[in-house]
Amino acid sequence: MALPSNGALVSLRGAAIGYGAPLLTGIDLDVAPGDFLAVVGPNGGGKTTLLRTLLGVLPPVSGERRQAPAARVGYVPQRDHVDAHWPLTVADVALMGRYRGLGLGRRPGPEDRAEVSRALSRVGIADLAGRSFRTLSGGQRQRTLIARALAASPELLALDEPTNGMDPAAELAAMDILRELHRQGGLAVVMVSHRLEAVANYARRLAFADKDKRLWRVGPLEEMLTPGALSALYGRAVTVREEAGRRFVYPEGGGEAA
Ligand SMILES: Nc1ncnc2c1ncn2[C@@H]1O[C@H](COP(=O)(O)OP(=O)(O)OP(=O)(O)O)[C@@H](O)[C@H]1O
Repeated sequence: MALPSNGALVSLRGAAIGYGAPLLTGIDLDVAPGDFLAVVGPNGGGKTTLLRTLLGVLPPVSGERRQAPAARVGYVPQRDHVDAHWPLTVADVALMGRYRGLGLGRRPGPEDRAEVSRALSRVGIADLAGRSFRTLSGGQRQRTLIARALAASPELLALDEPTNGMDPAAELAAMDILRELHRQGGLAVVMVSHRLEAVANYARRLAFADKDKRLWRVGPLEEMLTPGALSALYGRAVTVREEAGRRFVYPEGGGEAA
């Protein structure tokens, strides 16, 4: 595997992504330390495929993927894809984040448990450590899965639809946690979401992925939240309004954009 030459944690160069046949082509993407990138687009647009390719789970159809040798990546899967039938506590689930570092046959020690406690505190659920995972609400489960990823002390946190199915208050709370982790820990965050509105106030960079429109574009938030860029994504005119420090995104003619 080639190494990034520009200080990036992970990069794609001239990549086509997909499963045999390419879904999206011409992808150049660098994720640097401290980045906060949100990949948005419609359902089935290729966001998860992009994330899996970036993380090295899925090889690019063509082009190159590069990763810095020491870069540790924490992955938070879609909450609904995690089996909630395990008879495990919140701390047990978070401890799984230490397994790769533990290796085969070594039992978790005090340092591993301390790292788990720290991860649970960072996402505000230290009080739930002994609770059964399967009795948690969706938002609490999401925090547990973020803690599991944090327990591995990653430089890059990659999340797939972290606010899916959450009510607006839980969605804001989850995004606030990601912002705090990004600000305090200098953690690079890459998340995919089909809700532009949810990430427009948090990400520093945005990427649009829509295989049906053959659209891949990545840039700074200010460049991407423009009527021109957004109308290409949604296929209609879009207004961006800022009120009391918050951004709102509307398709012209009414309704919510994303
Ligand atoms: N393992 C797979 N093999 C073949 N095709 C796949 C596989 N996984 C996904 N696809 C297809 O690839 C396309 C993109 O899927 P992907 O999951 O990347 O989209 P997405 O933007 O993340 O969607 P969503 O918002 O619904 O999660 C879809 O047409 C999907 O059916």
